[in-house]
Amino acid sequence: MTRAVNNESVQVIVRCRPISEKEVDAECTKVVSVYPKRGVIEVENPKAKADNEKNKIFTYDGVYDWNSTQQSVYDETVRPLVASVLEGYNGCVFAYGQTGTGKTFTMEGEDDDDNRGIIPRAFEQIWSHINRTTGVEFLVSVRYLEIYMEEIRDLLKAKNTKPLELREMTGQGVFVSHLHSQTCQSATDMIRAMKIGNHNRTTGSTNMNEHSSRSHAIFQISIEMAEAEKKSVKMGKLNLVDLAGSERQSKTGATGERLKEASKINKSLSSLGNVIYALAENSAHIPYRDSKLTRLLQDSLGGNSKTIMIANVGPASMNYEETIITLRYAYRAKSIKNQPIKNEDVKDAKLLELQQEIERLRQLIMQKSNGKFNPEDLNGETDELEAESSDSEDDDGKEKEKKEKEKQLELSKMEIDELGKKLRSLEKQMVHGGKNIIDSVNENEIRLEQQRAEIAARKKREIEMQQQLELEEESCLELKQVFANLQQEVEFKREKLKRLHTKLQSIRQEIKDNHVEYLKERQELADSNDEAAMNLRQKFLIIDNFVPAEERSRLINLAQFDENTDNWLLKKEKRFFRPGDRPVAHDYRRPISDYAITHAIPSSGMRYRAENVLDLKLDMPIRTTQDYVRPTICPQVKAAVKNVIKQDTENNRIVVKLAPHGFSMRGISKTELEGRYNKASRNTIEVHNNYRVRQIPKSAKPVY
Ligand SMILES: Nc1ncnc2c1ncn2[C@@H]1O[C@H](COP(=O)(O)OP(=O)(O)OP(=O)(O)O)[C@@H](O)[C@H]1O
Repeated sequence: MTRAVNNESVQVIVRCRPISEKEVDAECTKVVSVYPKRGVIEVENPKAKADNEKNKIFTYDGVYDWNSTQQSVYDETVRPLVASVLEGYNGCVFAYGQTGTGKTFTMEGEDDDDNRGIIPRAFEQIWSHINRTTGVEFLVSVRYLEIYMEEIRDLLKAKNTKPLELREMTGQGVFVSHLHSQTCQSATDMIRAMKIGNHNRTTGSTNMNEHSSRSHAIFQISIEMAEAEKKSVKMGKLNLVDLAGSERQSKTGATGERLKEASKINKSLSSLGNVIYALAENSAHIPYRDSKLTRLLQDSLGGNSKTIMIANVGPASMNYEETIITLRYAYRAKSIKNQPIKNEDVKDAKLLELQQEIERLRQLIMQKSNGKFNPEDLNGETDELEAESSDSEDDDGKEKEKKEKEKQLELSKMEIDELGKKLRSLEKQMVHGGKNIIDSVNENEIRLEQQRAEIAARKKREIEMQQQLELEEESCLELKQVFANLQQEVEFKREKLKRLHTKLQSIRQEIKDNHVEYLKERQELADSNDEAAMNLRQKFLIIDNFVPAEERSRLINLAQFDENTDNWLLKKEKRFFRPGDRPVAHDYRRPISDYAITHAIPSSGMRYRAENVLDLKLDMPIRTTQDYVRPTICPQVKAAVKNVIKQDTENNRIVVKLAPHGFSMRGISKTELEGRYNKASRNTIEVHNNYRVRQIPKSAKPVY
């Protein structure tokens, strides 16, 4: 399936929507300037602390301002991508940006012809290609899904409310299991599927707008193509993605449970950010597995796909910060490299299966009708079979046999009709390219499309050249300049220095901003890391103290990681019964009722070995170590202790006062003690009337 691999960067386009009435009413200013010819966006900080603070400048593969039309965005950016999909490449277009910046407007658009978005325009391009391509059979199917709170929902099946799971298979990559796939025979079929999906997306949610802002919608188109003379099938897949609003949840003022929920909603988006960051930095590990969205878009980011990211921004001052975040995010995505490969000779193509099944049915019909019917002409009319058979049966004596034959004939007629119906329904799923060539395409239309592609390519080249020119201008300027005198040279150098200084300042500012951003993100990560570590410690504490060692090792043996569900699962334990073992009921070693368990435990304080400790509530101690109060030492005892240990600092000796009455120490007399110490140590031991004196080395510190 693999052919020549060419590295191709993710194409990044920025589109700025018109200022809204709400923003005008709030007296917001326009802080975004768009330069489509140079692919440049300039943003002015409305809260600039210093007058000389430089505007931020970003360069992309293409930029579109508030006057841009849906047609120009499509023709110049998406049309070439869809053309590649029709050649057998994978393609992906995703819209990213803050809520209300025009992602849905760009992707879906509005109902009127001029404002149709990328998705319906892609349908039109696909079908206009199919209708004019002769000698090719197509199988086109669509799927529509949404990811909300890390759960995947099928948007083409309203009743299917159960979240779907992701699966991974070699050769097929990551896919959603049990996701409904609908075959389409026209652009109208696709529009219908899109509308059904959009309807299902919003039903059931209390706040329609809020729901669509917080969920990611992915419309998948798969096109299988089989050329008549070739026995192989090629396949192009197109993912059209409308992402959730990218604003930071901490900024929405959500706290507590609401913030938790919000962070779950945005998990996919922040994972997408991490994946883009890791790809841009050429990291060894790309965290695709962190979320459902990144797993599904794995091919589109750094994999086998041609990808376009459309970053949507608003022009108003009130959104300055979010606009900058989106622009930085988009800028980073520019350095992602993909390796698109044409999917040729696809072995598991549905189209192949379909063709084989159609061929099998045709053969079967021919066999059953003894070659009387050409499956191509079969229209549910099998009377011919009956007429012929009635002519051949005239004999009165063979009445019974005739009836039997008629019955059989009737049966085969029904069977052939049934097969014919099945055949027609299968054939319906496939589309023969070039069918409507006369009605749908004329020379003008083809020429128009070619011209559009040429204009788009020329515009792209122009932007690239303009950017290149600007880069080279700086280095060439010096060479071009003819210096009349030294003064002029100084002037020129000063000018250049000034320009470079401005550039340096803007870069410095950018580095500073990035650093602040980085610190903020690092802090957030550290916080969540601490929380996770604390949770882990807590869990380990519970395991160490409350789960018996054998139970722990049993669980470790049973636990296994399921790649598909991205979760740990417990295998079913095999139980071995030896003869004479008592039967096990309800997982307890001996049958006891729930009543007995609940009532026996608190009174006796006993716990059964078979009880599942993980289900039990933790008995917290009444007192913790923090509640510990040091005992107050009786002043007499304190004084006595002080009296017993005395340091003779001058002589560097410690004087130990023995018990006041007598010199016996555990039954040893004074003389005996004296002798024993003298022998045992090199230190001098003097035992006075009621003092034992032990000389200590000079280096030693006194210990009380
Ligand atoms: N380029 C544009 N030209 C004209 N109107 C636009 C443009 N972009 C967006 N709008 C208008 O701005 C409003 C918000 O756009 P839209 O709903 O597409 O935003 P969104 O980013 O998809 O928001 P959400 O994240 O909530 O889905 C809509 O009324 C839309 O018609």
